[in-house]
Amino acid sequence: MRKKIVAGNWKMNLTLAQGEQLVNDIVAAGIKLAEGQEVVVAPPFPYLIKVKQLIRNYPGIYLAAQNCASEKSGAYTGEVSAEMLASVGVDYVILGHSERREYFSESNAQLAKKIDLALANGIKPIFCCGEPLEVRKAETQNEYVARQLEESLYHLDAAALKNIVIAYEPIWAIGTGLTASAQQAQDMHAFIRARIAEKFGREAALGLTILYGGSAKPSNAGELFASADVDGGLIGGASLVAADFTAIVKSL
Ligand SMILES: O=C[C@H](O)COP(=O)(O)O
Repeated sequence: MRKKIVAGNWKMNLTLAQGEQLVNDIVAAGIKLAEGQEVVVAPPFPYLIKVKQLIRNYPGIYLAAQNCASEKSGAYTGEVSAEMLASVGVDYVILGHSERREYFSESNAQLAKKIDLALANGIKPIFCCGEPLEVRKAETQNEYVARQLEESLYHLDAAALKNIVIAYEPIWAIGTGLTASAQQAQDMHAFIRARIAEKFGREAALGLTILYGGSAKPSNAGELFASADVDGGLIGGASLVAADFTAIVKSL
């Protein structure tokens, strides 16, 4: 049975005090997670250690970073390595978010290096993929996403793939209020799973958790998560409000 996950990506939001309050409110909600269900919170780097302490007594709640360096260590001012993240207890790392690709020019090849470093340090990548609006309008989204998968993940073997989570985030739906329909999400998730099956085998594909991200909220999460190949969500804006985030978790 593959894992079902709701992950909250705080992006560059909240002070430490606000972040602590958010985590405390999430744990106070006392959500009962079924077997195989996980909650992940991805605060900014400076809050990771604190958030790790706050969630340590809550099995089922995991810690993610929002990025890591593509180099192992050394003279890279301002960068944070996968090894550093592992040393403070980070479980997951979001890699290839469209905002990193767009504003920080992250390439598929660079992301392949980040994935290798995360895996080598025992951190599970949440690998983001997804097409911009013009690609969706041209109906070439499958080719676009296939290329992202090929160039960042296809160098792995099936054993390594077990530690990867994929998040499909159509760029036109991120922070815009425009959500992909449940059918659009399901179609792309099924396509991704089929590509993974072709490359890594059926068992690897069936075990792969594929999240949807893009204006997911309490009012649409249930419908999105009900689709056969949608295994949860990567949540941005709604993850900053404890009541919304916990309502989305309950939709798993
Ligand atoms: O990482 C999260 C996604 O970018 C979705 O963000 P959003 O829920 O604010 O649209």
